[in-house]
Amino acid sequence: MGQPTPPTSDHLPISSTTSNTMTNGANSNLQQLDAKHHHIWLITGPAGCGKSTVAQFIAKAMNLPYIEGDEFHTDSNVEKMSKGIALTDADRWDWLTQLRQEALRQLRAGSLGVVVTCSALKRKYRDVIRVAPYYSHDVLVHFVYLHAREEVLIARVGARKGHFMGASMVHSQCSILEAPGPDETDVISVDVSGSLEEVEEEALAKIDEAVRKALLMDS
Ligand SMILES: Nc1ncnc2c1ncn2[C@@H]1O[C@H](COP(=O)(O)OP(=O)(O)OP(=O)(O)O)[C@@H](O)[C@H]1O
Ligand SMILES: O=C(O)[C@H](O)[C@@H](O)[C@H](O)[C@H](O)CO
Repeated sequence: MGQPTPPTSDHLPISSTTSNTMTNGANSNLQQLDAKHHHIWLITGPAGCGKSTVAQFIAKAMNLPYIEGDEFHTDSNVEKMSKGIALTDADRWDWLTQLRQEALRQLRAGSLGVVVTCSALKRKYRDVIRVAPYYSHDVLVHFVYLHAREEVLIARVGARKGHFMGASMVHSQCSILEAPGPDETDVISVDVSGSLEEVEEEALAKIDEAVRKALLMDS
């Protein structure tokens, strides 16, 4: 929360929930399989779709650092969202750039991949992140798009405790959401209406598939 960490800082704002312990031995070498690329895994979707929950699981399963998008907002953005006021494109612009820079910084620091939570509600927001390979040519950007009916998300945010984002924000986010189109081939879609276990399993399986595809790409 608060001011974003400047990209030049030595401080790594990796969530303390990220651990080197694998949850599943079969997945422990998933990212390491592909030594040719660095991967940025954006966990996306509107408020309440489970970005933070799923991202922490993926980061742990793949032994990758995790960047919590919420921690990169300015105080004024957080204040707006706490009051139920939707952010504008202008409010999100620097935030998106900061997330892209931070993800690249983590890769430069030696990680083969990084998991980032970011709503990425509009195509032009996703395009901001898609610029990453311009800076490092071996970077592959993937969006894991978590989706469910608005009612499901409202219920989940309503039941969640201790978060600045209220249930009213779900509607405003769903109303500006531009669901990824079929031409956005870097998107993995996961229906999150089911149990958390099902969602996590499906997300990880689809990520596995994307890593394997990336391996074949240049071979
Ligand atoms: N598949 C699921 N089934 C049931 N509950 C879930 C599921 N996924 C997430 N949750 C719960 O829903 C709530 C919202 O999840 P989470 O905070 O991860 O969403 P988010 O997308 O990061 O939200 P925000 O954009 O507001 O930060 C949490 O209380 C979480 O435990
Ligand atoms: O308005 C938005 O674009 C979202 O609410 C973001 O502000 C969230 O902070 C982020 O997606 C958390 O991961």
